[in-house]
Amino acid sequence: MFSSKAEQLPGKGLIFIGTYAHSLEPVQITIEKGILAVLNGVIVAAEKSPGDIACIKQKFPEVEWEKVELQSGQFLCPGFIDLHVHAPQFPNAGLGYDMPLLEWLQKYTYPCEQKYSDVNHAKYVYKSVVEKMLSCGTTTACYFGTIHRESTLELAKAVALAGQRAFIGKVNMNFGCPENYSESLEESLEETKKFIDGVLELKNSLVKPIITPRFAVTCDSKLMTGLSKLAEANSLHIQTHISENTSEVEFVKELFHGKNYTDVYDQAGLLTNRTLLAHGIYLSDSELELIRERGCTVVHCPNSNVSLKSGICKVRRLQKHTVNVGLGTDVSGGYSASMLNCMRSAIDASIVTFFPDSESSPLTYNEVFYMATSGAAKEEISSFNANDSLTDSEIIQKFIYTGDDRNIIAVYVDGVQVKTGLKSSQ
Ligand SMILES: O=c1[nH]c(=O)c2nc[nH]c2[nH]1
Repeated sequence: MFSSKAEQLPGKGLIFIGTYAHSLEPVQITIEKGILAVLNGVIVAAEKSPGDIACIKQKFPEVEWEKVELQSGQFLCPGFIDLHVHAPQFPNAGLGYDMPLLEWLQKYTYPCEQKYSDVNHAKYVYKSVVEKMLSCGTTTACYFGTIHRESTLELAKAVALAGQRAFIGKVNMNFGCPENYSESLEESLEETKKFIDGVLELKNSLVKPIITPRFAVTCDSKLMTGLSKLAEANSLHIQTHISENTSEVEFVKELFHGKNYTDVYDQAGLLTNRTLLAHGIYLSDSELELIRERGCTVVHCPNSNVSLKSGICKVRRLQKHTVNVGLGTDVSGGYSASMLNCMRSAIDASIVTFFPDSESSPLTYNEVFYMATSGAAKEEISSFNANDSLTDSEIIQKFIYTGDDRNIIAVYVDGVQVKTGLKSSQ
């Protein structure tokens, strides 16, 4: 659909004419036959009627505009945001679901991640990880790397080169892990400082470091406290795992003298309004209250929760506590890097919890669309094809339930095209 003719040139603007979907509110997708104007990488106008083109031309008289008419059944929507994904684990996607979390980590995951002590292995894998993510329409991702600074910097470079927006975390873990995949307290903090500098040296406003203590099972209190100080000193986001599996929750209690998971993180200073907590299946009411008070976001990873047989997160319960909730693919706990699949899994999981607890209604496609696109995606657009005999609203719904990532044929970050030509129906 977007031929080279339609690619944005300096000094030129693009006006897309057709249907676009956006989700500035959780329960509503607004769909309009309208126009979207992109200038120098930024959406400068989103209007309701092609008649408004004259106003845009008047507002930007010096700009030469090129019109791109969407065909029947095509529409624009924000790029997807994957709030929790392990880049080094992509080679393991779909493997090893015969074990629960703690055993799965030891048998499959740590050995897979240990291989990234080889920077060449990292370069090779991370290039295709980023390509895969963009091909799924994921324009923003929060990536876990490994404990290896240089290899994780390669992930940041691959992301920067492809034009994706991302938060990149060098993983920290200093106990309870294999000898060949562990670091000392001092090493972990020093390497993280160097990692932050390394990412900042890329001078790419779309790529940021994120503080990444793996979880309370593999980080001691000193490490977690040191990391929270680093986050504060550098105004950084934090990502970690919480309350994913019942054995893990019990183990954390044992390790930290009876404290619950949330208190362990809170006492280390890790709970801030820039903290992403993956999973959160077994949080108590008081833990949820504290998480809400601190302003953290819980990342729901439904595909992973089912694959690893961890349990099912009751998103409605989190919402009742007014905890902010986003979505993550969690590859390779989850087997699919697709946010479309993640949205479907979120709906399925919610329907499953609805049966024994039918007071609350299951999540709707509008709600999961919002969760997968909210926040920073306002200026990103992606496009795809759909069945043209349906109404606009039905097209979006059908895309979420049955759409195929291979239909995503152009991905934009801040209006700049970063990937095209995957498939076109023409
Ligand atoms: O799904 C998960 N994937 C991981 O890599 C991990 N590490 C700690 N806890 C985890 N959960």
